[in-house]
Amino acid sequence: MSVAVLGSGAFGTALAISLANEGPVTMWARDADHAREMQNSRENSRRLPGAVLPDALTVTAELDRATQADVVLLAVPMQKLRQVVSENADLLRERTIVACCKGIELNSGLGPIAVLRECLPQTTSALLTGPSFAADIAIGLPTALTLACQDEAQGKVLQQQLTTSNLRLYRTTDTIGAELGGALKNVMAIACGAVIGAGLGDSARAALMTRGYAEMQRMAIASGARAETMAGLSGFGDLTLTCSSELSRNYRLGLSIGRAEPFDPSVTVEGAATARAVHEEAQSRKLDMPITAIVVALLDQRLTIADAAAQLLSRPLKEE
Ligand SMILES: NC(=O)C1=CN([C@@H]2O[C@H](COP(=O)(O)OP(=O)(O)OC[C@H]3O[C@@H](n4cnc5c(N)ncnc54)[C@H](OP(=O)(O)O)[C@@H]3O)[C@@H](O)[C@H]2O)C=CC1
Ligand SMILES: O=C(CO)COP(=O)(O)O
Repeated sequence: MSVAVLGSGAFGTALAISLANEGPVTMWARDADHAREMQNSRENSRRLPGAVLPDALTVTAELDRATQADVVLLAVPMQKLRQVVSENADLLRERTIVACCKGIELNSGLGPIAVLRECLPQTTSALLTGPSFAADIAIGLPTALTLACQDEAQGKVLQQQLTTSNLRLYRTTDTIGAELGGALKNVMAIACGAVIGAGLGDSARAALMTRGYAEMQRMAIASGARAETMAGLSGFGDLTLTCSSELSRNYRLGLSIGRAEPFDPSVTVEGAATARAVHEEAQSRKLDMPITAIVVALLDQRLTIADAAAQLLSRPLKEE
């Protein structure tokens, strides 16, 4: 079995490093100079500095070479997934595709697997998601992830193929739940970062995480996902990690909002677009998602943190 990773960002590089400890891996970068530099220096100094690329990992800018692999991991941001897949559909059609992104597409309201299904209807598609920082994976720290694939038999094969000495994969056929867990936890991480950044305290963060989880469950159940999936690695697990660590870019965006500090717009922060997509979806489906609505208002600078807190605290009292 051969593996390729398309996208040489932090996550793609970390996965490629871990997988290359088990066998040959090809990683594709869209920028030829960047690919050459990584191949020669054995480091991705732009996206994951300090991690050594093993000898079994080849970096290339030639997509047709990378897509010779049996299994192709797509580690590009959610809002770029459709473009990358549809532009290269001929090369990807015969492969098994594993999306590694977390988010909901603006305009369509679809998650990664649903986008793959639209672009490559005949192709087996799966999702790799769950609590994992690229920096941890790259240095061999232990990590547990969810491999979601609607086809149970294919999911079992992928679980075996993509498990490594430091990546332990659990599998599920609930692709909707896995998509929503990974997408929605980023929105909650922005909210939690804002609370901590504004000095509102750990108790307020715990309240937001818990009520954020209730919001995630509400959307998931209404979308046909299983509650157990939300309670697993892709939901609760990733919510816990992302809402409590400054390694998270979503959390750091929230911190900057809470501190009224600028944030580098070139950093990949999936939760920002996802919050807008989910808010729209929630409104049209009449789902109560107040934290998501507040995150959108904060991103649009329509609300101060003080007003946001006041709004949440003054909602009608109800049963938990
Ligand atoms: N970083 C992490 O710890 C984790 C990330 N993820 C998820 O992985 C996904 C990717 O994140 P991450 O790797 O961190 O992001 P990065 O910002 O580090 O990298 C994004 C990568 O996507 C490439 N890219 C962007 N747009 C395009 C395009 N149009 N065509 C081809 N390639 C493109 C970039 O290329 P270039 O370098 O040329 O700009 C870059 O290699 C996200 O959905 C994230 O949520 C999941 C778990 C952990
Ligand atoms: O998804 C992640 C951890 O599981 C990475 O989080 P950020 O994208 O917020 O950095």
